[in-house]
Amino acid sequence: MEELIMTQNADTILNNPFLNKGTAFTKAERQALGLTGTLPSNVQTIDEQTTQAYAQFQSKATRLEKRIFLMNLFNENRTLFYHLMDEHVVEFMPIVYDPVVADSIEQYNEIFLDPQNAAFVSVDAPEDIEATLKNAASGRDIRLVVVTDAEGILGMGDWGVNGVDIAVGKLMVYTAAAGIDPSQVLPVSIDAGTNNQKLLDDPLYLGNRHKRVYGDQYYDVIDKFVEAEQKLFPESLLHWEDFGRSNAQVILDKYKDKIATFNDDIQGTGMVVLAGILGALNISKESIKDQKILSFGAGTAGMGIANQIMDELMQAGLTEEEAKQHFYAVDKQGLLFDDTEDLTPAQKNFTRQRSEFSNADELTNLEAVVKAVHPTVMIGTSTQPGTFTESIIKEMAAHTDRPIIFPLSNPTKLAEAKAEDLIKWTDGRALVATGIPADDVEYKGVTYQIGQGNNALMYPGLGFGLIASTAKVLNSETLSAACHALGGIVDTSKPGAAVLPPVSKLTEFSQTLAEIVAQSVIDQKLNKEPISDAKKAVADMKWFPEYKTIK
Ligand SMILES: NC(=O)c1ccc[n+]([C@@H]2O[C@H](COP(=O)([O-])OP(=O)(O)OC[C@H]3O[C@@H](n4cnc5c(N)ncnc54)[C@H](O)[C@@H]3O)[C@@H](O)[C@H]2O)c1
Ligand SMILES: O=C(O)C[C@H](O)C(=O)O
Ligand SMILES: [Mn+2]
Repeated sequence: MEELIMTQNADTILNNPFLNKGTAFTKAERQALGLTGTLPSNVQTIDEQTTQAYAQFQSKATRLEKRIFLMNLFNENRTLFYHLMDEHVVEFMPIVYDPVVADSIEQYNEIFLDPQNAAFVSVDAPEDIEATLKNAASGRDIRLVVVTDAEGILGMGDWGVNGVDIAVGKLMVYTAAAGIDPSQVLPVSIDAGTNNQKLLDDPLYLGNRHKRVYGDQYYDVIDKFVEAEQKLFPESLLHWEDFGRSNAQVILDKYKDKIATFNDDIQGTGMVVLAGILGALNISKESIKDQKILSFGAGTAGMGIANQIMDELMQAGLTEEEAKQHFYAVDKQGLLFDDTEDLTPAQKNFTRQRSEFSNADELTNLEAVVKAVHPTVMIGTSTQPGTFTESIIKEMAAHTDRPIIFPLSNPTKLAEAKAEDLIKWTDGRALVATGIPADDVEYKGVTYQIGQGNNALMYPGLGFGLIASTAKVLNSETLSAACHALGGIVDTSKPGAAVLPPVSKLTEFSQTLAEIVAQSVIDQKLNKEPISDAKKAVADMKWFPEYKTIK
């Protein structure tokens, strides 16, 4: 058999997405790096490459084809990919991230081309965890890890190893929004098996072909993973994404006081929803202390949101008991009471008493609860499409001037309602945010802008601020500071103003958010390294999608 000898030659450079510049390698670089003659002779600028790549992107007929084109570019040349994305953030966000990322997860086996520099941890080989992370990092200085076990991908349930694409997608948004160096990030899939029978039966499925592992064996793998991750990348932030309801909070509670870490579905979502509510109250000129908050879908996100709002109410001077009186949690069982069966630990903090209602036994569905409670804020994280019906919304809107309504379930096909319907059903009074991007709504001569109530507005700035300030942990004080960071960006005096800033300003406000987060860390002396200037720390860390000289 012939021997393959690996040396630093043209192939290894042109196939390394962190180094590759393609036709932008200069004559001198081509000579120094052994690339002479391996590329067409014309040397292009990154702007010329970007124009060419965008034309190719536009020529693709479907959104999935567009995504595949962008993923190929990402796999070949990270700098060019981000240069292009920088110019088209609003257009690319739904393609590289939610909602089209959902299609690529569903079709991962069929369209698989490249592991995208992710680490694939297997529950069946705990002894390989350290080597797995080390190999995938391949000597890079990792500062940010996004890990998923894919038990709860968006609202689509269990997608096994296919879910790795959400980790890759979240990281793309980090770089595009906040400017983390793409060579300093690592997406991780924890393949704990899958309960998705369709995948188990699919001969093309690429993950472990067995049922999902739970309990001690699972937590042991998580422990080993965290240990290896911290050992290999001691300066890194660990971001948890799309874990199942039974594990997400347990894992967060285990590590949140020990290392720099957060759960995006619990905390990132809590942040964006509180920021959206504060934005809405800015428009309606109401106080958060006068709100009755109904969470429909009291799972990972629903309870993360409730806890973040709870914190805000307590900072506004309410006791914990008083603050709790503002919440109504509704799940499959209907309104959650203290004697409801199968409550999760997170739900137990937000239950009501049957004696509060004359018809408690009838409060088994959203419509009955809305009638009985008259909420002023209604948040959907239920994964149940179309459940915010016209009659429910009209009932809610009959008892409050400016109903705050956030149907947040993703992707598009799972949303509790469409922005356009909510505006119409409430005669333009609803203050709306949706999980995926929504078009402006024209109604009776007013253009309503719809905020994107997606944690992507918050986690890049949050994470980048934590990394830049070398934070030891993330605490509630820093989270709260971050929730208030987006105020003032939207002109609330304009009719139809959005409750959250637009994605077109994502880069701008992610920077502000990062600075506020870093400042909070420094103020509390939670930084590992001696840092005093938050703005400088953020600026120094920021990566720009421009080619650097290769030596
Ligand atoms: N926009 C965002 O930023 C954002 C962030 C996180 C999650 N989400 C979305 O929220 C949804 C939930 O995500 P999660 O991580 O909390 O999942 P989860 O599984 O932890 O929670 C979903 C909850 O909905 C409940 N539910 C299911 N059917 C119901 C019904 N008929 N009536 C009432 N409740 C019902 C479940 O019992 C569960 O408690 C997903 O669609 C996800 O995409 C959006
Ligand atoms: O991924 C998203 O679009 C937001 C959120 O983390 C979700 O799970 O839905
Ligand atoms: Mn998520």
